[in-house]
Order: sequence, then C-alpha cells, then structure tokens
Amino acid sequence: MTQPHSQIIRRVLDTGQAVAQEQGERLIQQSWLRCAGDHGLAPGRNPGIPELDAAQLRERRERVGHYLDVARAGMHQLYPHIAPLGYITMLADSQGATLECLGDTRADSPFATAGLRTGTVWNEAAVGTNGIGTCIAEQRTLTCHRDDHFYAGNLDLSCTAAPLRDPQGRVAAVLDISALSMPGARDSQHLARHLTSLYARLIEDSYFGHHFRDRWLLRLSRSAALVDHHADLMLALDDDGCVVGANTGARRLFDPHAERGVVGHGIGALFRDGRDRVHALRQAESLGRLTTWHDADFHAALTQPRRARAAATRVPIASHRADALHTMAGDDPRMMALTDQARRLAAKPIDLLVQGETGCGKEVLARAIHATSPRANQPFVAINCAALPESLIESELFGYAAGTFTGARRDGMTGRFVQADGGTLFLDEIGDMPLDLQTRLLRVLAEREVLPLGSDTPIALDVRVITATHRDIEARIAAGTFRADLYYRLAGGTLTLPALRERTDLDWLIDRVIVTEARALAAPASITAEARAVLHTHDWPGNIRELRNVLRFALALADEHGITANDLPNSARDTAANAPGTATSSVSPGPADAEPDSSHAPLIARLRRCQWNVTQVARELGVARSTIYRRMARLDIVAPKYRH
Ligand SMILES: Nc1ncnc2c1ncn2[C@@H]1O[C@H](COP(=O)(O)OP(=O)(O)OP(=O)(O)O)[C@@H](O)[C@H]1O
Repeated sequence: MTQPHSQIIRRVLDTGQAVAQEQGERLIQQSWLRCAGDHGLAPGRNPGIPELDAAQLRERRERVGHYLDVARAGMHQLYPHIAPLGYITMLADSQGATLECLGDTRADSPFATAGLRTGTVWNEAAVGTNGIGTCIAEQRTLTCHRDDHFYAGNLDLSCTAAPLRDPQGRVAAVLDISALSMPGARDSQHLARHLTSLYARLIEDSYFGHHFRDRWLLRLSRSAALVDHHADLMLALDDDGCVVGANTGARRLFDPHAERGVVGHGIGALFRDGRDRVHALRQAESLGRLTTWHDADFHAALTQPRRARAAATRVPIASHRADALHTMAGDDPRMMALTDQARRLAAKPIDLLVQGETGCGKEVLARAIHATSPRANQPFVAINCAALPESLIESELFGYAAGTFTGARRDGMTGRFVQADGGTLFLDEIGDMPLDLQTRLLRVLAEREVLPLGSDTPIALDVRVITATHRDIEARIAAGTFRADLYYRLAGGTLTLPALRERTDLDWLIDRVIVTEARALAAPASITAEARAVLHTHDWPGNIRELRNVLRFALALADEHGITANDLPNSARDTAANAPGTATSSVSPGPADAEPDSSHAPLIARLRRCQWNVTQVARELGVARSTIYRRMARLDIVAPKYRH
C-alpha cells in the first residue's frame, strides 16, 4: 500500500537529511527540511496561499520594471507550445509573487482555484515546497511534481520553474510552467523542464542585450551558424575592451576562474590574444574565433553600441538601478542623505520607523530597505493597521489556532508576523493602532515570539519590523493614545521623508513616474516644458501619490506628442494662488511679492545668480517655491532648460 504524503515527508524530516540519489528529488527533500527546520511549517497545517492586493501587485510589477515587458514577450512565444499540452505559464518576482499568467484566467477556472493565477505569493517560507518558491530558494531550474509539494492541498500541481537573472547575476524573476493532474512521475516533466530553461535563457539574454544596448556586445557560440541569434555566452564591453556585464552562460564559464567575477576584467584576461582579436572584430565586424585561457574555443561576433538618440524633450528611459534605494530620489540633498542612511541601516538588525506625510513614499522606502537588506530573498509582508477593523487586527497580526472562533478557518490562520518570519513586516499607519494592541505588539517585539489567539504554544520569530505613520506620534504620546515605550522600541532608527513640495528633484520624479506610467498605458513618455512648469507651481498635498495620479490622467489624454498643459487635470493647475481656501495655507506673502511686479529684472538677476535653482531663490526670499514659479509665470520668465 502507498504511504500517505505526510508520512513520506515525515520520514525524510526524521532522518534530518536529503537522502535521495537523483538530483531533482534531492532538491525537493532539501526543501522539505528547510520548510520544517527553517520556516517552522508542518505538512498537516496548511496556512493557504498569501495574496497581493491590486496596489501591491502594481508596485511589484513596477519593481521588476522593463524586465517584465521582455518576459511577457517571451511568455507569449512560449505559451502556444505548451497550451495544447495542458500547461499555463506564469511569471513571478524574486519573492514568489505571480505578476503575469497566461492560460485559463477565468476566476473560477481550476487553475485559478489552485492558486495558479496573478497575485498569489508562492514563497517557500509561507507555502512550503513548490515550483516557484523552491526555485528561488535553490536559485536553479527545478520541477515540483505533485507529491513533491509540502502541503497536501497542492498535490495536484506539477510546476517547473527557472530563475531569470538580471545582468548582475541576481534572480530578478522566475518563469514557471504549471499543469494540473499530470500523470506519471517527475521524469515525465522533462520536456517542461527543457522548455522552461530554454525560454528563461531567451528572456534573460534579450534583457541583457537591451540593458547593454549602448555597449559593445560580444556573442560567443560553439556554432558559427548560431552565434548571431543564439549565442551561448554574451559579454558587454566598454570602449576599452573591459567587461561591464556577462550573461548567465558567461558567468558560469568564467566566474569560477576569475576571482571576483568576470566583470571588471579586460578581455585579454579571458581569451588568448583577446585584445587584438576583439580589436580585429571591431574593425571588420565579421565573425572571428576566440579561445579562452582554458582552451575552450568559440565563434565570436561583435555588435556595435546603439548610442542613445533621444529627442530633447524625451524622457530618458535608462534608469540604472544600483539598488532599490537608488530609485527613490534624484538629486534632492535631503533624500540623498536619507537613502544613504537607509542603506546603512538596511544591513543592521534593527527596527525602523518611517515618518512622513501621506503619499510621500513611506511604503516604497520600507520595501526598498527590505530589498537592500540581507533579508531581500525572504518575505516582505505589509499590513495597514488603519485599514483593518479593530476586531481583526489582532488575528491578522498574530494568527489564531484551529477552532478558536465560530466562522473562522477550520485549520486556524497563520498571522502576518509568522508569514514574515525571516523577512520584514511592514506595519503602516501604526499611529492608528488601538492601545491594547500596542501592548501586545510591544510584548511580541520584546520577546520575539508570537502566541496565536487560542493557542498556548508561542512561535519564535526572526522578523524585522518597519513601521510607518503620517501622524505626529510625539503628540499622540503626549495625549496618551500612543505608548511611549512602544515608540522607543519601534524607532530603533527614525527616517523622515520630506513632503514632495520640499524636494528639489521634482523633475527627476516626473520623469521617473512618466516612464513607468507610460509603459503601462503604451503612451509616449514625454512632457512639454510648459506642462512641466505647471507641475512646478502646484503644492502637492497628496505628495508622490498625487503626482502619479495627475501624470496617469494626463498620459491617458495625451496624444503622440506627449503631455501638454491642457492634458493636466484642473486639480494640478490650481496653484495655491487661485485655489479657493488653500491660498493662505501654502503661500506666505513675503519679500518676493513685495518686489515690484512690473519689472522682472530683479527676479531674473536673482535666478541667474542662483543658476535657476528656484528652491534656492525661494529660500533666500523666504517664500514658498510656488510663489516664485507664479511670479515667473506672471512675468513670462522661462528657465533656460524649458526654452525651445
Ligand atoms: N521614489 C518614487 N518613485 C516613484 N513612485 C513613487 C516613489 N515613492 C512613492 N511613489 C509612489 O507614490 C505612491 C505612494 O507611495 P507610498 O504608498 O509608499 O506612500 P505612503 O507614504 O506609504 O502613503 P500612505 O501614508 O498613504 O500610506 C505609490 O503609488 C508609489 O508607487
């Protein structure tokens, strides 16, 4: 008689090591051991699959950026080959959240019911052994076939997943193909494995080529016929023949020999006569041969850089992300200092409090800190304390044991703290948390363990907590509605984000938001100088969220020439001066207004002296930036960078 699934897993857990000979099976057994040992999961206690809400999904998609477009194109090529065999294909981010799904996407389809749809999170720490999550944990292509899954609820699935690496070699996303009720053993999924690996490489290399389109691209293949379109290795070179990027194939070949990785080496360090031969390739632009210092022989082709030819008003597409924190700010000095500080704090095991007005990017900062921290490959779990009814926050945070309430799930629920184990828990709007829950939260933070409702077994935790609030916490402490001791525990470090109107990198943000929003709407990512100037006159009470909404609206109306002032919603054109009721709150009459309106010479002189830095002029005159912009508009003064 065959053994029940949980007994098979239990036997491996009892031996404490992966005993299988065959590599695929050994990877699965290793994962079972991780699930039980590192993540505290038990085969009989299925917590269900976490899901993203629409805003989180949007945010995750944005973070994957242009990689998502390339991967989508690859998925559309792959899907017709696998659909007749009963498979669907999904793309997940590096934390296991599914961002795209091609297949039967009806809400009541068997795939959707099994969780094979957009917005589910297949993180191994939460869902146990599965294709996507275990591929991320192992950083390699693998199949998780039926009984391989840790939880009995997933035993009908057969999933093969391959990592998609970014040009730095990190897993940026995962390509998965999955089916339901596939008969046979894991071996029967050989073709699925082959196709997933093949398309993962196609996507990776296409993205690599795009990413390094302004560099020399050296393609290498064992076959002369394939070198142009299906190279095994790709190296991106700068004008001096120094390696600035290597695809997965090249990393595999060279990295074990090159001490600190292949990037940074001259081409001569990798190939015999490398410099001369690549020079010859540059001159002749024909095929050549290159031999590594370990005698591997390749056909080689070199592609010229396609230097950017952007039009003057065109928003630059390139966003070179050094890390997630890099994408938070342009050249605003306060933001640069803050992201520097955040980068240093990210690596330290301390809890953080993020303060700032609504919509100024507190959650984005928390996610960036997580992504930059050593916990980046572990879950990031966000919860908005203000959005949950008071009666639910407790069970949501701490979970509950089986049979705790009528109407609750029969097998209990894992709280967000446990879901975030190993990673980061983001508690938004902490200032709105009721006092009695503050006491429980304080205990959890002090003891680093949670006690689910109705349970007497505490669960030990390793969670970094980042909290955020737009409230004045110190005022709340003074009013007795927030516990001072909790505040001091949460605020191992406090980061205060400036309001958008205080930032000097509005143009950078406009460009950044336009690029992402335009991509989603398939609209041209450009804006006229006039529309940009209008945006500078607004005070942005809703901060970056408002900026996003305004630009999304404008892009939806814009024609092929990009956003003009007429495309902007009235709300953004209401400057402090003409918006009834807001004038006094954001504009203080000051010396700038005292200057004679009829002459623009003094203002121009001051602007020139400050190199057209309006913030500096406003600071010198002691008025809001919007006052200066308004005066410039009234006097018809246009900054040189906006003149056509
Ligand atoms: N640096 C940035 N670049 C582009 N978009 C950003 C940036 N920072 C924030 N945003 C966008 O602004 C919006 C608000 O960001 P976020 O939710 O992080 O703000 P918040 O301060 O947490 O808001 P709330 O106080 O309402 O919870 C989101 O759509 C987010 O994508």
